[in-house]
Amino acid sequence: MNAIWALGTMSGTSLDGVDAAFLRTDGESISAFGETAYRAYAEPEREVIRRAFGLWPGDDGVAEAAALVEAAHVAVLGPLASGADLVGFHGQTLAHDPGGRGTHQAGDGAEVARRLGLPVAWDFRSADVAAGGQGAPLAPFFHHACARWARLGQPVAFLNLGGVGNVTWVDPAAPRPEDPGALVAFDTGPANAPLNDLLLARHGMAQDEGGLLALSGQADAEVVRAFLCNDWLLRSPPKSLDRHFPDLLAAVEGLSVADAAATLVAAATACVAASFAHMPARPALLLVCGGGRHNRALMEGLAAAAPCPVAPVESIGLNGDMLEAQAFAYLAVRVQRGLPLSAPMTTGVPRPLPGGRISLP
Ligand SMILES: Nc1ncnc2c1ncn2[C@@H]1O[C@H](COP(=O)(O)OP(=O)(O)OP(=O)(O)O)[C@@H](O)[C@H]1O
Ligand SMILES: CC(=O)N[C@H]1[C@@H]2OC[C@@H](O2)[C@@H](O)[C@@H]1O[C@H](C)C(=O)O
Repeated sequence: MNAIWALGTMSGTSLDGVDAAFLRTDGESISAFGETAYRAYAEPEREVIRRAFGLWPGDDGVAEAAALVEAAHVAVLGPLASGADLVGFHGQTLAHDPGGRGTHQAGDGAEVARRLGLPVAWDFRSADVAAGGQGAPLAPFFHHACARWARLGQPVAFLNLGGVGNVTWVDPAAPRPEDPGALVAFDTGPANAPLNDLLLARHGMAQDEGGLLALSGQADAEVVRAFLCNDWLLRSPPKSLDRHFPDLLAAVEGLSVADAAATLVAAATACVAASFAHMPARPALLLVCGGGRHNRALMEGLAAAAPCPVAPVESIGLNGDMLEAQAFAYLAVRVQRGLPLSAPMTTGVPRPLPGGRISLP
């Protein structure tokens, strides 16, 4: 198949807004990166979505959140639509319980297709969960394509620091992402989400800008040690996380806000440090994407804790704010071609598995 221009989107767990990015691809290799766009959620919109966290289709409040997610996507994608052959619409994860009720991304791809007048690939995670996988992380197949696009000569790891963290060890020598030995990927644990929640609860602010507050505080080593004994963190991959990590905010309740922020940063970096034990070999480089790379406290913590050099993905020519949106452009083309989106070493699914569905306008 010839490469097409796919327009991918991500409305992530940290609830900052909708990212959109063009990618030219045949679903295997990257031909070109294109224009990007972003639309922040307004605080009242965030509140509607926040109230729907943990809810499932049909629950009160979900339809309102889904309509808002669809409208925000149509608003950011509308002006770009004429340049796109296909849209990858991830939607907004509201709940994720792969071993139980499944996974829930709000937003109807058929409605987005109708309003944009474009074919839309969506519902990326449910086939994987139905087949016994975690349904997440799904960006790893794209990380593999990125490593090959950058012509990296050695295995590296990609780390996404969003609301939740996820890491992908990738061997760029493997021709296909589903090849055994190509990838090992899993969620590392909470990243920015508890920090954002802390800042909102104590200062009415959306985030610790630049990580300055955390840099001014002192991490409580005892809280971090206790946190690392959590069952989920001790579990081996495959594993994926819901946004809400129990008890983490409660554990820092008695600390000053600066010490609490420093403690949450130390917890997030300790989760990443622990993830290296599950990689087949030490990566040559830890390449960081996602909003957390703008947090100096997180980046300094990682540099101290990782057993390899740490650098933002910009160091190999990628855009760390748009990598997930690009990933869902890449995966959209794979949905269209019926190619696998996941594999045993990414989500724990028993075999490489295609997924997603396409809605035509
Ligand atoms: N300048 C900054 N200073 C500090 N933190 C920042 C900055 N910019 C972004 N962040 C953090 O990164 C978050 C956004 O990251 P990102 O967009 O990668 O997450 P997401 O896509 O919503 O989450 P996920 O990847 O878990 O789905 C913000 O909510 C904030 O916590
Ligand atoms: C269920 C869900 O939406 N998970 C997200 C979340 O945010 C980061 C991490 O947890 C990752 O597993 C996933 O998103 C990315 C895009 C992924 O699937 O690779």
